[in-house]
Amino acid sequence: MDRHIAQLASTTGRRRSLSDPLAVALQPPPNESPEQRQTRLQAEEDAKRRSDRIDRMLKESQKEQQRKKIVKVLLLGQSESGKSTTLKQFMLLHSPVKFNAERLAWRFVIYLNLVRSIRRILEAIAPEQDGDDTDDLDSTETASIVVIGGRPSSAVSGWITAYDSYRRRLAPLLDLEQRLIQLLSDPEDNEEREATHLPRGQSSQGSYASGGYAAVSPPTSPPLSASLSTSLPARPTPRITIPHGSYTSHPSPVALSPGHEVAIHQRSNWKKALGVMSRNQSPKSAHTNEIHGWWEDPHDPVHLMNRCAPTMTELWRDPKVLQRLAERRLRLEESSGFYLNEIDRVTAKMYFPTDADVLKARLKTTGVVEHSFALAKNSEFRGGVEWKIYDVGGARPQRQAWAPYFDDVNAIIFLAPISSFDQVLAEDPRVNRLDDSLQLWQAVVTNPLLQKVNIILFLNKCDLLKRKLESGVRLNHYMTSYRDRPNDYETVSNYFRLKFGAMHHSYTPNKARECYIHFTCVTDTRNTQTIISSVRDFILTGNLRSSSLM
Ligand SMILES: Nc1nc2c(ncn2[C@@H]2O[C@H](COP(=O)(O)OP(=O)(O)OP(=O)(O)O)[C@@H](O)[C@H]2O)c(=O)[nH]1
Ligand SMILES: [Mg+2]
Repeated sequence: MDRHIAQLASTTGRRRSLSDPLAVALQPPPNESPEQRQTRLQAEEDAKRRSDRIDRMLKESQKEQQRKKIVKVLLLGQSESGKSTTLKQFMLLHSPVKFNAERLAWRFVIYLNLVRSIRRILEAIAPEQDGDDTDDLDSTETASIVVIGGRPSSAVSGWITAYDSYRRRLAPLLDLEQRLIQLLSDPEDNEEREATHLPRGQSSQGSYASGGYAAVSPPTSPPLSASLSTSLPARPTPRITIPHGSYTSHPSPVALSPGHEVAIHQRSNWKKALGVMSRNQSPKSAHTNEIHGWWEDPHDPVHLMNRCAPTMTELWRDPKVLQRLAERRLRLEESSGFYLNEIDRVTAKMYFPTDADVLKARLKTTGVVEHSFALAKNSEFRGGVEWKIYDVGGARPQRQAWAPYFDDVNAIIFLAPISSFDQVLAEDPRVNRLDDSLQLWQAVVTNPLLQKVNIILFLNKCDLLKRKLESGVRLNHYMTSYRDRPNDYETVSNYFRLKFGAMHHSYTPNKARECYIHFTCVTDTRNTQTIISSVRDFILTGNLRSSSLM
């Protein structure tokens, strides 16, 4: 009996004691014939093989579970739609240490954004010269200038007496602008210096029909389907550009052409370099008087910013200037990188950018920027999950860089800034921004390469939409299909949700795919982080079960 049990254990590979009822049940009959024994041993061998195979599969699956999952998310949308801001929110939530390490580097971008606003005001209040076409400013300007009517009246073309004084007192800021660009660029990089003197014409092509923002001509750039072609060229080197007027030492700000762009290579790792530089100069001890900071470096831009702060404030509060801005329909409050209401705080010697400041800072992306972070291990993914978020440049010339990322992406977050219904593209002033967003959305949801990819739509800049509607700007002036529906935020935002949702429904090649739509203001951290958490969980545990991830 003992021998028989030992034999059973050796053939099945499992030891069972006599008290094991299963082992007792499996004992061979006492009067087993040699044929019966042969059949039994054969059956046991087959069972062992099956059992071993199951063990192997279980081990494999365990290993698979312990391996790190990689989730790839692509942020898409036109320029200034809020992609990089969404990426910053992901960093704030999941890589706060990195976000903090880079915080000080954003100080320079914030200065640059502020200087750019000052330049725009100076350009707007400059006396008009003979043959000066006031529409030139609008036609080459980015979406941050909001045009809400027709041409300015001829009554506004008078001199502003204080203009000369402002121009003289603020002239050093225009020099600083150039210095900031150099700070943010790699000084060794020849291409960089070239790029800071971009030739005219990139953004000034096309003509502007006065007051004609509602009736938008078809775009001249390649069709979206072509720019989102399914061919997969090599992935480009990431770069970042700062949009602003090209620098010139010409004494008249009117001659400074807005809308031109300055290229900053991300290769130079400006955030890290400047962040480290600033950290080295941070207070040595909070408990002693031994404080050394960037503000002690006489060459730091903070000094000039600080010295010019009273004049900047005076300019921004001057009723004549404000009147002139209103006449020229410049709504700087709604523009990217707006810090004019916080001049004193932002130019203070020991200024340390807050989360909100960093989220508001505007740097145009060119190429593709990747950010990775790991999610904590959980019961489902014991190896943890690595997220890779790709932030692309949204301007038209940048869009051909998107396609190489389509083949292995798990989810797309598409941003459509719905406040932009009365704005035009910086790269083609004949194209209405909302029309462009809708065309882009259609191209993305139609793309067969993306048919299994989860799509989440952020109808973004809801705060600006609300403000704009409340200030009396009417949607049906720009979108005739809106007809005479109420012009309030609830009705308008719901209209956009239905419009974008219906487009997905009609054009998606995968009718089973659902499109998740959120109303967002991605500069609002609390609201966005709640949305990001739910989007993250949805991507991870939702549809990915049916895709390759799980
Ligand atoms: N008020 C407001 N500002 C926003 C919102 N989303 C983004 N912004 C601002 O809009 C500007 C442009 O945002 P970005 O995130 O740089 O836009 P982007 O899509 O990355 O643009 P490109 O890099 O040119 O493709 C930034 O100054 C943001 O702070 C929003 O919901 N509300
Ligand atoms: Mg960007």
